[in-house]
Amino acid sequence: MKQAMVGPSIAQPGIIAKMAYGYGGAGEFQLDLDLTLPGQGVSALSGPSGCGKTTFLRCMAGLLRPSRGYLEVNGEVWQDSQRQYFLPTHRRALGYVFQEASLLPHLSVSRNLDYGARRSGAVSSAASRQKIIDLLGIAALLQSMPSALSGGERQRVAIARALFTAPRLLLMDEPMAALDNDRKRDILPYLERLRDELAIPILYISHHPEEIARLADTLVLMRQGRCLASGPLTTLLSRLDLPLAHAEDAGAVIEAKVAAHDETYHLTRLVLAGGEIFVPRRELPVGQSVRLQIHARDVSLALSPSHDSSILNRLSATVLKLAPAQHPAHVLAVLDAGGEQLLARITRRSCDQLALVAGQPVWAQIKSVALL
Ligand SMILES: Nc1ncnc2c1ncn2[C@@H]1O[C@H](COP(=O)(O)OP(=O)(O)OP(=O)(O)O)[C@@H](O)[C@H]1O
Repeated sequence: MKQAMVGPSIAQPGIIAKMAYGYGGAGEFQLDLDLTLPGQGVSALSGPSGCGKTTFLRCMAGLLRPSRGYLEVNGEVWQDSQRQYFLPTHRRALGYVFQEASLLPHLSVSRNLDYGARRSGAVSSAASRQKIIDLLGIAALLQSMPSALSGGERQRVAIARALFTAPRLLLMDEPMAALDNDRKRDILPYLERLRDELAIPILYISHHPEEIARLADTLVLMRQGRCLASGPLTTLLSRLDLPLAHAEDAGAVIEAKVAAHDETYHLTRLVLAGGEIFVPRRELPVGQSVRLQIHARDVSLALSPSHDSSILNRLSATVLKLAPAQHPAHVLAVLDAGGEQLLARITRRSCDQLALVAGQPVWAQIKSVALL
């Protein structure tokens, strides 16, 4: 096949993926996506089983060849079907992490890492290899054989192996699916560090709201081969036209910073755009960024800042939107608190009694905050 000359693009950093792919046969599954994603941070792909998440990742990797496709990764074109250009998988600078780590059983961790890098022909510097080893906390495992590793350790090594190839894109297909809940909790901080320290985009398939709340900056919701919605996680969580806001555990995810620790009451004070929040004391350095999750069911609304309640956290906010919730007794309210969006689920009766309308100033009383 003739390979068209495709020079470096002057496009903005980011991923542009327009893809149509069918497995063939009438009535068979069809993927049809047109996405623009940030060139850094974690973009989580979520949606029901069979909606095409893995198919999309395989198209990105060049393992499947879309009939119509354009793919650009931070200014580099990997595919342009209009110009009959298709960069084969081995020439795409990407790392792919699967559900199960497939390490070579007869090689030590260290040799598994080198083998992966050598096969890809990538030249990552000794310094960047050391950084990857440190980020994933695998220095003590380098001489071990894969059979001596736990599931979580194996997966950390598999991620390191993918990063040793100096990828410009990291694809992760449910990398924690094979781990039990405790192992998942162990590995999440490493993934957060990768998100914060690596300057490459990570596409991450996950079914788990907690994982998505902790890791994702951007969310892509898929349905039947198409994109239902995509955008910043914080925005999509409070979109009343999407199923997320109507789930039992719906809520907002908010970025905050540790401001101080209160010795008397054993509290930690966090500052966010919309004010401050206290949580039971956590051993975190002042200045550290944290993510908070505030469930809609834990937010009640008041018209005045009542100080005669035991509720510790209240934020001044404005009602942006009101909509019926799934249960007819409830109403969902989207609130703006100093630029942060919160979600509140209150009874329709309370909504009527307070005569709430869009644009109205309120106090959001927050019963419980989870530090993610
Ligand atoms: N090799 C194949 N041949 C034919 N159909 C396929 C093939 N692989 C996947 N499919 C079908 O394509 C659709 C999308 O599959 P895909 O694995 O991409 O979904 P998914 O969203 O990743 O699902 P899950 O969350 O269960 O992993 C499904 O209906 C699946 O049955």
